[in-house]
Amino acid sequence: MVTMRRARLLCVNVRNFSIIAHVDHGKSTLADRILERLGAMSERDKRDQTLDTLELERERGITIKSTPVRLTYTRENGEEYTFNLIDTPGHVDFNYEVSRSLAACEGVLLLVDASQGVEAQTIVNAYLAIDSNLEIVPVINKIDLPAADPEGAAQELEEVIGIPASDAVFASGKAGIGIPEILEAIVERIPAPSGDPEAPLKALIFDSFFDAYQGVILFVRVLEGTLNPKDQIRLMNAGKNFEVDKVGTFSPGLVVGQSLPAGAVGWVAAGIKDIQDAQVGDTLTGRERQTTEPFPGFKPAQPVVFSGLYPTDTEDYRKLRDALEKLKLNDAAFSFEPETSEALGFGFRCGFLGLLHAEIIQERLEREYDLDLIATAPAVVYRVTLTNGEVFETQNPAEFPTRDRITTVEEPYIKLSIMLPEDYVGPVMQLLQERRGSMITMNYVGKRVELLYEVPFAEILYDFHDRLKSISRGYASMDYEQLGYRDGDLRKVDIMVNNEIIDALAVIVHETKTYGLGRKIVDKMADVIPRQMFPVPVQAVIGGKIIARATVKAFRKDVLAKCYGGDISRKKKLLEKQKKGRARMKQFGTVEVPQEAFLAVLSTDE
Ligand SMILES: Nc1nc2c(ncn2[C@@H]2O[C@H](COP(=O)(O)OP(=O)(O)OP(=O)(O)O)[C@@H](O)[C@H]2O)c(=O)[nH]1
Repeated sequence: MVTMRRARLLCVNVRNFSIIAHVDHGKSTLADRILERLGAMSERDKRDQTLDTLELERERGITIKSTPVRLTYTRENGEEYTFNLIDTPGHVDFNYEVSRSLAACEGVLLLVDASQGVEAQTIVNAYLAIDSNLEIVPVINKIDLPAADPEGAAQELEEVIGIPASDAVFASGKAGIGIPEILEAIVERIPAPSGDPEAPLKALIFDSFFDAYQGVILFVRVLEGTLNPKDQIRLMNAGKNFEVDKVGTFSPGLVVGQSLPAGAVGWVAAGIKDIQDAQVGDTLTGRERQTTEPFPGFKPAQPVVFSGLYPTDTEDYRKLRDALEKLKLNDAAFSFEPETSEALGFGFRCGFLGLLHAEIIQERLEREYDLDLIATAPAVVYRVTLTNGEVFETQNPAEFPTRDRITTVEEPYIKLSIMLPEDYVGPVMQLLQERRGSMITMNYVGKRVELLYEVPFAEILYDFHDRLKSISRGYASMDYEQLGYRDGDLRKVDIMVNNEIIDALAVIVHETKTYGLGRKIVDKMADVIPRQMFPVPVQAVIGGKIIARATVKAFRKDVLAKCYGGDISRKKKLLEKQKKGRARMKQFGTVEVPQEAFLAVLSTDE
């Protein structure tokens, strides 16, 4: 009883929170400022954006993995508080992870850039927080900017999301304004965690990573009960049992501790070898004393975008497989299986949460594992009902059945939310129409507009974001969520190079777009395939019928022609450049097809 009261008392002085914001609204800068204020970082250790750990994150300026940090805040009256700041990923590909990280908190700081106002991701993130019943502390950030309109931004928050403008804290992460007010708001407004430390264990996994020595390290929020070393635990959705080896907290590194009582945020090592067994969103409970209900809303990691990855050098197949296995150790959302292509040989069909996730994995394979890859155009998962009644899902256009075998095809749809100045509504609506979107609603927020659309996922996969940005001069922002499947009149377009079908170049398109896309692909390919001693035809074909054709003209381009004799070092450079350009090619008979050609379908010039 005494220990229980002590644990409860400890909880009273705990605040678990997260910072959410639209991309670039200053989340990392503010988090750094808070860390610095609470002494979590010495000046010497200080680096920009401390919470972003992966090298790639730093380079791309985005947050992929959530890294929590435990801080101590002492109020002016001497009262001490433990803050657990849980970072969330900043991209729609990882929205499920965001929602799990939020479920580990009691409140959030919702940042809004005072010069930009509410953006699409502000809204989506705010709703994720509302769905998790979190207390929202609105922070109007970057008030140091000359173009800042803090009152206007606060007003927008009230209008769009219903958060009272008077609740807003005005701040600047960069100039260090408003930090004491934010720290006080965290104590005053965000509730302390509740939960009985004596109840059967119930903890939520909100992230995990693989450690070569300790196995999978789970990041958990204990909701009920207490987690101790040597406890026998059970992962409820995975249905597997383990024994706890160590528990601890974050500082920001892993610090070993005694136990994690209800309300705590920390990590657990339990000799788990496979990250598939320890998925984000699963509930951890006692093996003997089980909680009656797992944490709701568990979703196993589900790839939605697929692409074939092939080594340019067939000798590298094993190396690629080993690298994929290593990456998978740390990423339950990533999947791969062997695949063969007539054109590309042996490779792997890989599944990702979205295009950014795909790019990250590909970049890591090339950079960390020194592999040269050919990637086929990303595709979504289609659901096909065959004339014999059989239903199957395919994410590989090369496998798509011929029309005479198909009764219906369904494709995934998303709910797309776009925030933009009213001046650009016309052109953006036109873009959405080109992408087969249908409007759900349109709301005016002052001089800006929120558009909600239903759009086939495949239509926004490639270049939609770039187009949206260029049409709106950078002012429009977007976010989306998966909606489910809808019927679609879809066709497979094959591409032939030098009269041979290259299976890995096949794409699935809507019936109304076959000709346009076919044209675009063959033109682009004719552009990027190096000239040969003979003309090479490139054709787009549907079920044997040619719908577009282009020709790669004869004669190899002589890169030295420009160097009127003379400068030998310049000659060398050019030859070197040509060699590099060639590295990522695949030989088809006598024709070499470069990586660019495989992504011709993605090219943005419409
Ligand atoms: N003037 C001004 N600039 C700021 C402030 N806070 C951040 N910035 C700048 O805004 C840009 C984005 O800041 P970040 O902290 O990286 O933004 P973020 O929201 O973490 O970005 P993601 O991790 O990509 O979501 C950087 O160039 C910062 O220097 C601020 O208070 N005032």
